[in-house]
Amino acid sequence: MKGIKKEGWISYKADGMFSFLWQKRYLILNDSYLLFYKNDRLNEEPVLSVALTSISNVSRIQLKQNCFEILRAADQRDNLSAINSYFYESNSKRSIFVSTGTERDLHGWLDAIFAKCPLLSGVSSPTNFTHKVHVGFDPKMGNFVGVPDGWAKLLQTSEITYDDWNRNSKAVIKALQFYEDYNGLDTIQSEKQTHTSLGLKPLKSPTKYIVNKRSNSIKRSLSKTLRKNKTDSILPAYQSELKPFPRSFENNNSVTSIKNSKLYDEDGMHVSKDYVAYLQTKQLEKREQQAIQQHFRRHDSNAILKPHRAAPSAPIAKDHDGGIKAPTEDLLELKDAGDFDEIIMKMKTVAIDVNPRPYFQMIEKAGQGASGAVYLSKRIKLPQENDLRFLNSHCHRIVKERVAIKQIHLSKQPKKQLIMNELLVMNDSHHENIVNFLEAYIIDDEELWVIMEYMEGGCLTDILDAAAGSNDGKKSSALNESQISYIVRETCQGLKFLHGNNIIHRDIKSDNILLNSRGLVKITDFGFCVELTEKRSKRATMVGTPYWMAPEIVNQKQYDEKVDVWSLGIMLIEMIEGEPPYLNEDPLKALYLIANNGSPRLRHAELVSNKTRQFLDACLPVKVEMRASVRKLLTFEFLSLACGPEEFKLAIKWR
Ligand SMILES: Nc1ncnc2c1ncn2[C@@H]1O[C@H](COP(=O)(O)OP(=O)(O)OP(=O)(O)O)[C@@H](O)[C@H]1O
Repeated sequence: MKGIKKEGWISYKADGMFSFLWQKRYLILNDSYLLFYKNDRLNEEPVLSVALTSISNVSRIQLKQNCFEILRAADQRDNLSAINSYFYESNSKRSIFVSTGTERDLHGWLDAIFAKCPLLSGVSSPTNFTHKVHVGFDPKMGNFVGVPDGWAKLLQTSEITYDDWNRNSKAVIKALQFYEDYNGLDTIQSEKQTHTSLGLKPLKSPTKYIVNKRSNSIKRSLSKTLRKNKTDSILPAYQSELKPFPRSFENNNSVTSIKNSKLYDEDGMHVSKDYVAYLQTKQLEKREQQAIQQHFRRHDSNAILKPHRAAPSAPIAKDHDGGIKAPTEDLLELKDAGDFDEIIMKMKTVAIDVNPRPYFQMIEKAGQGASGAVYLSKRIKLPQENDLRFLNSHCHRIVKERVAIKQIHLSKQPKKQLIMNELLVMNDSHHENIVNFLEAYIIDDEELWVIMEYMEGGCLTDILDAAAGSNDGKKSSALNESQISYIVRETCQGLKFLHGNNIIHRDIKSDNILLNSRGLVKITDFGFCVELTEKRSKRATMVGTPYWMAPEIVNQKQYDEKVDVWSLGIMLIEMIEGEPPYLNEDPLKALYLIANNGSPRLRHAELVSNKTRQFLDACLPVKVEMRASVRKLLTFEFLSLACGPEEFKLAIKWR
């Protein structure tokens, strides 16, 4: 039999005529039904089949040891004897009682049934007594019910449908959790105790997320804004506190304590396994943040960021052909967050503490980032002799060279540690496919100037946008296959370098690929980089930009350097089709689709060569162990299609 989710022997009785009789049955859960068979040979019709859509509640009950009750709506299709018809007359709900051999088995059944029943939350697996949290859909009202108000509002304004919920309610929940975290929303905490359904006025979507209602170019620029806003909206874990359990769930269940890592509601009952995981992730992220700040205090000028967190039962990454190194140090003790002065002090281990204005002449603004503006400048003087010791010996500096200067007002930055992160990674990462960091200055402990090589071609997104704009809104690639192959190869080389140094970039996308007038392609934006060690070869922090995000990040699982490979695959689709998958969807729906849909596909796969398709297929398996490492990708035939920098240089328009 196909689609079996769980099966095994149980005892059961239904209410009705023979309600005193416990009968041994072989129970099967598939995608649509709970089927009760007389034996495990399944050679007869089931004695009872219960449509999962009819199940309105499942709860543990003290009727018998290891027992739960399934409450389902009466179904006209039920074959009722006259006696049983009489029995059920006044009751539109029916109960089935199931008793399992062991406590463990009971939990297994509860989890499996909750995961599959559309009228149940999919998020809850009660382990003791009565399960009180229901999330479902009211077909009459056309609304989701039983969800926290904040989620209700988000669902209302999103394009997530009942069908989506029915298909994979877990993915919807994951998307909601992720969306909230990503935006630093606190819908759950801010809610009142009253339970409401989704019959609410639509919440005004956050401006940065109105990406689905616009024309392609506006959409893209808005999505760019969204991407640019990431330092405001991402890494909420770095600032968020542990949130209480949603207080507006039905029956006003609220979690009041965390005892022995298990969640209890006010009655001391266990609730929602997913929420336990969710809140534990929150705690871990908070600890990670503390660890990062602790690290800054200890940081010496030659080290790169080493966030330290005890990853939850971190498995060792199996595919380590990307050159993950041996562990570098043990977990640091976790202490309180460092303050502004400490961050400045640490920045000064990398940046020169002098006013650099006399050394540079500003020419024009080259771009605007979330943390500050980037200027094209000319070096007109070298720093003083005694400051030269701070200058990285990798870089040769000459008067009259053109440089990019990123000016950051530190006091205005909500996420100074990200800037620090970027500085440290750039200082240590010198490679021809990484934007070259030259030096940095701190002015009056207020302003940070990061001096980089100037990439006059701007970012890859601009090239893709220019093509979209010049083609009457029709999406087509600005680049031919050999140019795309070239960009991918260069990006892979940069990633190989980073991964070989245990660094995950975590935000690979066209915005973070810069081009120069020699046709060179380089990775930039290291704010979200993180270092892996063998002990912590998988991480669980949520970073990146939604549309490029790997499913394991959206699903809040542990992850490793392969998230960059996924993002590279999405960037490849972006280059072929002009935009990443799901850009037309609202972000919440996009997150749901990433979590649920598996590998995204090209809209017109027939338009690209087999080599390109093979490469893409290697980048985008949902199963991480099936996804190629960057080292492996570099052997793919697709990269042999690459043109040279000269040809590439001629093909792209310079600003
Ligand atoms: N080295 C460079 N050479 C030329 N232009 C650059 C350089 N670095 C950045 N830019 C331009 O400046 C824009 C903003 O860059 P920045 O790195 O600040 O962006 P961001 O990643 O969105 O911001 P942030 O790092 O503050 O989050 C880029 O989109 C790019 O066009």
